[in-house]
Amino acid sequence: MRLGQINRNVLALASSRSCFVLGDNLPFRMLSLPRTAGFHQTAWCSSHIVEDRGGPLTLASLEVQSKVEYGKKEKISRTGGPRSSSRMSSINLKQKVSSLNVRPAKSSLPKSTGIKKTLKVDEALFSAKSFEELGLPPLLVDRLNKEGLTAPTEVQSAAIPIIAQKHDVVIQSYTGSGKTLAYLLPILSEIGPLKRPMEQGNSEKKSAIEAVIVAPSRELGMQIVREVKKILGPNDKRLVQQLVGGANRSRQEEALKKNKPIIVVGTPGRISEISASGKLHTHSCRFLVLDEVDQLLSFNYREDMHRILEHVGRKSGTSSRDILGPIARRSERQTVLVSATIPFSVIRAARTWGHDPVLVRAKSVVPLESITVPRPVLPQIDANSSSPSNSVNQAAVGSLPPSLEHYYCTSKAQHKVDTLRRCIHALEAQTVIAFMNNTKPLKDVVFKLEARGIKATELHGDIGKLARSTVLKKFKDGEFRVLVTNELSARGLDVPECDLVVNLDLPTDSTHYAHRAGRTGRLGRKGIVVTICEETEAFVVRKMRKQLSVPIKPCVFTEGELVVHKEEDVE
Ligand SMILES: Nc1ncnc2c1ncn2[C@@H]1O[C@H](COP(=O)(O)OP(=O)(O)OP(=O)(O)O)[C@@H](O)[C@H]1O
Repeated sequence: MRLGQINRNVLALASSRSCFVLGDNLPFRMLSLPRTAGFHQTAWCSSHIVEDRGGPLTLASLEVQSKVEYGKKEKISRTGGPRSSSRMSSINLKQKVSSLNVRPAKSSLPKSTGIKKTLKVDEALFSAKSFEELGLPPLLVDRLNKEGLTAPTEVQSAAIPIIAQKHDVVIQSYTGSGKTLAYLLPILSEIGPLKRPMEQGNSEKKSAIEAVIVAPSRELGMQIVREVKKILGPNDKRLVQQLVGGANRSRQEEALKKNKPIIVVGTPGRISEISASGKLHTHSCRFLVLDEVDQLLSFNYREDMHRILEHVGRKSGTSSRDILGPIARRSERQTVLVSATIPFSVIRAARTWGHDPVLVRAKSVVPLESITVPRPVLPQIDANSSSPSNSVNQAAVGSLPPSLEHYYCTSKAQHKVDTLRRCIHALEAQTVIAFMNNTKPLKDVVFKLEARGIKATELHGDIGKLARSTVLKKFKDGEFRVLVTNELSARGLDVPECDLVVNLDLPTDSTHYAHRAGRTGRLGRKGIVVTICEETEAFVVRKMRKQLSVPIKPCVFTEGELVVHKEEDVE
């Protein structure tokens, strides 16, 4: 199916699995609640299907065998077969998860283990469409095919035609669902060597920066650069330039001059710094993308973002006091805001633009005008509250892949590393990201894990940019089994083989939980999230569970097995 022009009165977007018909007159809450319910139904449904069919608790679904005990009665043996329950059948689970035409990700197994591990991708994440059907130019489709990318994900199917229709968009879809290509592909259809042939009468513009992509961290910025280079191919990779902080600024300025890139990707500070020095000309820029927009519009980045919004794609300055007020409203630049978690404040800000801004989710497209302050999705959230925490909590709903399984267990602070070790062994996880809140204790955890024979390394902002890149590469290559890190790695980091995320410290709120958890279960793969907290903190996890509307089950790791408690045992 190809999307037609948006009809403001009635907007229908059908996919193979659902159809939403949205009207202008309907308040968003009427639209969003069924949508939310729908999502969670899907999430729960999928979780139940898995439970019914194939033993959701083991990493056997990741083709890594593990021992799991359910409610102290149901066990899965190392061979993956159920001992006593029809709820667990690895055969059925394998039927559900099938492999796709996706470029195989590099193995990230610890070299020493020698176990072959493949995380399979859930076919249901993809709709039936091909990239051709979405109207992408043939050269671009060829390049995608060469990279092994043959079918768009749902959010790509939804976003590509909408961006091609020149709407400003807010893209919200859960972690690991392919949001990066959802905005990159329509941009590369319009600019650069793979773009669609020019219509008659349209003359070629002289080379200039045509797209600016902003990301909150150096790591995420570099990841986006790699994605653009991959699509452009080796001959044209100079057409994208990174402008991330921590890298040599004069080299970046020289590269801008010499290579004449058409796309720049960077962090707010560095982009605004080079722009202020007069060495980055973005006035005729056609696209501005803010990836992880909710973070970029936080107070920390306010001044840099103000400059970027004021200058990118603006031929003349307009004074304004508001960061996303009239300065962001302009006639030519198309603005794309992206995150798994979109608080209402972003929607409100984005509404001030022109170009009929719309909210794009995997299965729905909603004009921003029709969105009203959300009513509480959950009973404990105050409907009338416009407090940031309310907005933040609302934002996290629907941000998690349905394929994730969530558990929590309690442990004394001094025994957390031991619990982590038991957790890794019980689940036989091979590629683990463990989150903490502070930088200092990371080294200690690495030391303790290594002492227990688990190869681990630390990643945080204080280790220098080169070391950060090296650590990340080694972790992706499987040289380390556990990456112990802080919030730096919570957003955007794409390690497809990550099969387990562990919270050694509680995340600040449900939005932070969602981004951390989203480092596993990428692109429909199976993934497990375990929060190890102290007894007195367990109520916080239960609160987040309600806010996120996902089952986070209490468990213990004992005798090499994951034992899931029934809720009444702990409450
Ligand atoms: N159509 C596709 N076919 C196969 N792989 C894809 C496709 N689209 C994206 N991917 C891969 O899926 C992974 C996740 O994509 P991406 O990082 O864009 O997710 P995301 O939604 O931005 O996640 P997050 O919210 O965590 O940043 C990446 O490895 C990407 O290369």
